[in-house]
Amino acid sequence: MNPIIEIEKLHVGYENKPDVLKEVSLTVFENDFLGIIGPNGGGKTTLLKAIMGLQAPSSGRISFFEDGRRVNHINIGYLPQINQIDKKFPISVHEVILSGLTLRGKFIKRYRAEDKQRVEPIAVKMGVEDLLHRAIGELSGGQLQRVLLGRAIIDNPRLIILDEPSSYVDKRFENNFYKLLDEINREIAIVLVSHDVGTIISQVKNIACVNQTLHYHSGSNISQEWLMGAYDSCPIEIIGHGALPHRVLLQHDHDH
Ligand SMILES: Nc1ncnc2c1ncn2[C@@H]1O[C@H](COP(=O)(O)OP(=O)(O)OP(=O)(O)O)[C@@H](O)[C@H]1O
Repeated sequence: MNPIIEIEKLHVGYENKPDVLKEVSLTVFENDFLGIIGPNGGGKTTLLKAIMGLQAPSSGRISFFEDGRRVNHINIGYLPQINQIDKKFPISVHEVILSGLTLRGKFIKRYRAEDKQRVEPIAVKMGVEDLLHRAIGELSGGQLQRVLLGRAIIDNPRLIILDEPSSYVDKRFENNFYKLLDEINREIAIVLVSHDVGTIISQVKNIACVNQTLHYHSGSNISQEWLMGAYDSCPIEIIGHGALPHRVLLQHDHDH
């Protein structure tokens, strides 16, 4: 399994909060499906920002690889939290998907006809081809999520990062959405950040828990010991989930 990202002893912080992440090491593999859990303010978004080059680390190293060779940069698609989207913004589904294309090295920063032609097949893949000319404000949460997923994959990224997707998924669409993610995952590595441990455990290949430091679990066959250990160093919100660790284990007993 080739790595695509290797993070070594990363420290990241802000001027007034220098130690948000300490000694964080992590490898993301080709075709990985890595779930990231952790408490509010634990540093998940900060880790994503560091990976995307939006927040410079104070020390440590992030390396990128393509086909086993070290490269300076890999193409990463990002699916933002829906509450960061202004649904009143007058923009169509077509424009949102198109905006995922980077205008790299183009002298005139405008999309060309061949760029626009890439939108329709993506819309078909996401099942939103009938909505292309709708304004995003007219979409349901599930539809908007598919549109944003289309935007994240249109530029053929090696990796897509999804920040809290289930926080805005209409539960009826959730299964379909995860089926879609599984299909995408055959070609593209996925990093999925969620508060919902249940979702994470049933979907991912590997798990990391971020709470200033990072606790990694290879494989999704999580033991109760790991979960409890992770909860100690990485308390996550389980309100409303009852005795989730037990349910998770039961589910796994049936599955394996
Ligand atoms: N731009 C910033 N400037 C200063 N402090 C920040 C900044 N962004 C985040 N922080 C602080 O860094 C810490 C980690 O925040 P971060 O958003 O990475 O956590 P998170 O795990 O993604 O949280 P949540 O689950 O609530 O989204 C928090 O204490 C937060 O207040």
